[in-house]
Amino acid sequence: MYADLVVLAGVAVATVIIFYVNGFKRAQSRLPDGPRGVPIFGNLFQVPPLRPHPKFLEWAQQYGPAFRVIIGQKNIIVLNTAEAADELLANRSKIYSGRPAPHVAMDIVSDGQRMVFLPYDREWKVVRRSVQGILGPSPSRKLRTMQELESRVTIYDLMCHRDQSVNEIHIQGPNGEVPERHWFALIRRYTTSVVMHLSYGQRIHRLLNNPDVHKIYDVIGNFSRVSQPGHYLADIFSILRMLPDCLAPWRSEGRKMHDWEMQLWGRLFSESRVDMANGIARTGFVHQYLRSRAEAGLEDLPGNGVTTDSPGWMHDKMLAYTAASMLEAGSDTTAATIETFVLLMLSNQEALKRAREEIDQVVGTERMPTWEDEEALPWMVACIKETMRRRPPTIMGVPHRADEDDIFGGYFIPKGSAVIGNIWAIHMDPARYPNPTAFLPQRFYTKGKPTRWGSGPDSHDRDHYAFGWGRRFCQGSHMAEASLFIVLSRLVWGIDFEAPTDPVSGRPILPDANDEEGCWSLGFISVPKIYPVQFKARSLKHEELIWKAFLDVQSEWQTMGLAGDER
Ligand code: HEM
Repeated sequence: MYADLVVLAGVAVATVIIFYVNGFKRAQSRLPDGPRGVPIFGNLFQVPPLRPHPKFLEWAQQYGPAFRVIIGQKNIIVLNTAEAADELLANRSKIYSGRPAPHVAMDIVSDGQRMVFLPYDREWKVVRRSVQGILGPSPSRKLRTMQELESRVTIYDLMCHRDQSVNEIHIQGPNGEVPERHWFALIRRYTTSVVMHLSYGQRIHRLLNNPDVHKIYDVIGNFSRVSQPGHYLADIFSILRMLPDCLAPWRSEGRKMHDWEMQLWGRLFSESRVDMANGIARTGFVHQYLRSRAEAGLEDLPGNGVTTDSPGWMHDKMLAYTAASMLEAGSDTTAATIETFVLLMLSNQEALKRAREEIDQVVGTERMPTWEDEEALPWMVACIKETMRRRPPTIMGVPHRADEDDIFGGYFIPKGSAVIGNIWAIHMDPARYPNPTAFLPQRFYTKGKPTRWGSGPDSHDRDHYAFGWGRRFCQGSHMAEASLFIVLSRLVWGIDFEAPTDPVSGRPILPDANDEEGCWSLGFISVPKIYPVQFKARSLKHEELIWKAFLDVQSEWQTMGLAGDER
């Protein structure tokens, strides 16, 4: 009894001390400095919502490792060095793994089901665990069969495309829409087909008149617009959410967008359910999940969220949105990286020449590169890494959220703040990457040694930050790296790609990667604007091999019960 009292008193004293010490520290600390804003709206009007990174880089250079901006009532802490971002988002990931979800985009447009904006809670853990079962380091190797076959189709498509993108006039849509006959569309077909097969066991087999591909990119474009901070005042001022429908136009607009999205995500999901009911076996995440769920006695599970039992199962809408999240997260990001690689290699002919020489020496002309060649192609891998460092597709990452009050470097970070790992500022930091605007694959290259990807969430083993941090680290990184390697090594191996030449100056016509507005589209994902390139097989031998690989793949599709390519 006496001993219990002593322990209790000890705990009480310790609690009081911790309370006072923390309170004292908090009182000593202040929020990070940042640009002065205006009353009520804070810094809202100083940040272009669809191209925030140049302004954030400027502020990073002015304020150092961390600065604060305020949008309405919301605190945003921006971390600008690898050390600051690693410390908070990776080492303290227990606190920093939530998301500051935009109200309209998440609660209304996504009906609270989009994985990328789920808070750090049990629901997210159930979803993340299920996805890990197909995208984790070991299960993602099974996806390589499809990546290998689809990459043969893409190389064939590029070879046949020749100078179509140079000779025809192509106009990009106002929201980054890509014309179907432009070479960007061939890359989009590849990345979308691979994630469509992953989610629903189907391919994108047509190049032209392909409504699903258009709709997926329209949904991605729309979502990235409506989720930008400040897009809706109701995101910034929560009090507005109490207004009745007649005074809250964003609500009906958001509901309409939800219905419009569900015409795609709901239809794909229903088709899977119908096939299952008819006993048609399909591969793909959704079908496999529905089968396992039925075996657990939960065949019908309409509605949102996850079940409360252990281990927890996704209801139908959460499942449809999880499949959608993979389609969204995996299509444009990977396509943008491929398109950026071509641009940067054409702008750095020395790097391209060296990649070709390496591939010719290791692979020769009797076969295409495979993943077994990866270790022997360190320059090629370094070029891919440097592409992601020089122009990371999700250029400002996805914001995390501080789920508790915290102190960092003498600064107070209040609970509820959005915390952004400023990937762009980190990649442009000359202390970490000397001469940061130059394309220098040698940063990642050691002669005679394989270049490891080494881009996992471990903060001690990072090459670049394009895949984010900590517990929210991109789940598709293994799949993305495998796609990038197989498509790009085959492209360099088999195809001569060149920019057209200006008849007057004789110089190649290529956008300048340093010209922010001239070269890059607006939006959450940084994609080059369309630019013309001509493609042709490097030799007759390469051409024959590419043709044969394409023809062989058609019989593979038949054996697998998948649609053949329509050209
Ligand atoms: C080059 C390609 C890609 C890039 C640059 C990329 C980048 C990112 C980034 C920056 C995040 C947020 C990380 C954070 O919060 O710190 C993310 C999240 C995510 N990515 Fe990727 N990604 C790529 C490809 C893919 C692919 C192919 C898939 C799957 C098919 C995928 C699935 C996901 C998922 C599911 C999340 C959400 C994780 C969560 O919120 O818990 N990504 N990605």
